[in-house]
Amino acid sequence: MLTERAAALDAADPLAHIRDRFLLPDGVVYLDGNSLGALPAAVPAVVEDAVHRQWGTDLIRSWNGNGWWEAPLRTGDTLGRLIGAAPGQTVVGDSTSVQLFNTLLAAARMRPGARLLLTDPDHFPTDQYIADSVGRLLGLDVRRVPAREAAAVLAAEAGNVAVAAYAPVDYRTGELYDMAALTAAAHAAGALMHWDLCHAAGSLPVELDAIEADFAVGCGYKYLSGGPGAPAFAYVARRHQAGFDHPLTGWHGHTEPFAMSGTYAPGDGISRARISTPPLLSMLALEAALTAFDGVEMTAVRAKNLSLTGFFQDCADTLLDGLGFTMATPRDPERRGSQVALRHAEAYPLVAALTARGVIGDMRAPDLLRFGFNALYVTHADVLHAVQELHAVVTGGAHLAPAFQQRPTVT
Ligand SMILES: Cc1ncc(COP(=O)(O)O)c(C=O)c1O
Ligand SMILES: Nc1c(O)cccc1C(=O)C[C@H](N)C(=O)O
Repeated sequence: MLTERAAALDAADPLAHIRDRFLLPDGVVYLDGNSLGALPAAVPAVVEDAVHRQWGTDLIRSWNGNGWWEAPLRTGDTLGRLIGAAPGQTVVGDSTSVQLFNTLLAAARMRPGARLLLTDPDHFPTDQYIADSVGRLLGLDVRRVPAREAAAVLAAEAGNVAVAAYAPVDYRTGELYDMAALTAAAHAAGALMHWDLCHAAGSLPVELDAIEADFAVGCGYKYLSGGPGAPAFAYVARRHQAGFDHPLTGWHGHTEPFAMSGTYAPGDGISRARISTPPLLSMLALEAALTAFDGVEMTAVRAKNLSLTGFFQDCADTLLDGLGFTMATPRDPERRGSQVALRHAEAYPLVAALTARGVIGDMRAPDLLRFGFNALYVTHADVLHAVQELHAVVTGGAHLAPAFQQRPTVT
């Protein structure tokens, strides 16, 4: 029954052919693309060319001749299509944490009278640490308010909040929040809205311009599949660019970098959000990775992700019932991102045993098994196989083996 359903869903999948744009290892079901995306087939040749021809042969001439100088803004514009950003508002480079620090600090400085910075107690740790650091630097109180309560607190504190810094998708449970509603609530309270799109970019039709978001950041290595350590991105809405006072005034953001002036003068538009020499090999790998989205509409990605996550939940209901699991991810499609998390007391050994059987997910302490679904390369057959394997592990006790009991550094 589930087998037939998986086959029918895969047969009707309009994105099925996109899987060929990825190089996936045989015998592996990869459900951790919400942490490190799979390798797009276009990447190796581009990296090879970047190393041997552009670096090895063309050397310094590549800055002009191979478009290295423009890469952060060129790739930013390509990526912008996936997050609803018109060209000229997205820059690629550095890490998410660096981009977060810059944009959050710059945003907070745009509301000098306000005393509060709101963020989520369930936000990814780096976001909370950086919010605290920005709070210390600017003398703001950082208040942790869950996403679902943020609109009410914004209304109560109208005029007092500088920035609300949230993520549309909870990285642990995959719960999805209403970006448009929270952005509107922030604006109604006179605050700026800052989004971390790490778990949304490439998995959801984010509409930054349409919802009038102010600032956003996100990483290049999850659903965008830019590779380990891929550069991150920052979005600065056009209306804020002239007032964007970049805290990291690196020379690439200067209006005339090669004038070699001793005084900083910010460039025009999004170019002032550049920092300094980008990691070109990773940047070009990300640019190549984004070609996997060519001709793909984010609405189709969303529809397939909902189908995959919904099917996973159905499979779990049928095959894992009574085996100690509870569903941590909302069943309402409107409240679900592109991952499903299950709670189980033995989350780590279960994930380790599953990985040993070729089904790769991850866990988040203390008790969450996390499975991420990238519509570009995951099938419904993969989903069913993963849940069947989990059933086999938990009923057969494979996870009780000593090898699966000790957590490694990275889980
Ligand atoms: C929401 C969120 N923000 C930030 C990060 C990571 O930031 P960085 O790429 O700087 O390590 C992650 C994942 O690692 C994340 O899930
Ligand atoms: N960024 C990561 C890293 O440097 C090491 C290991 C995992 C990651 C991740 O991306 C984790 C991921 N952001 C999460 O949602 O937990």
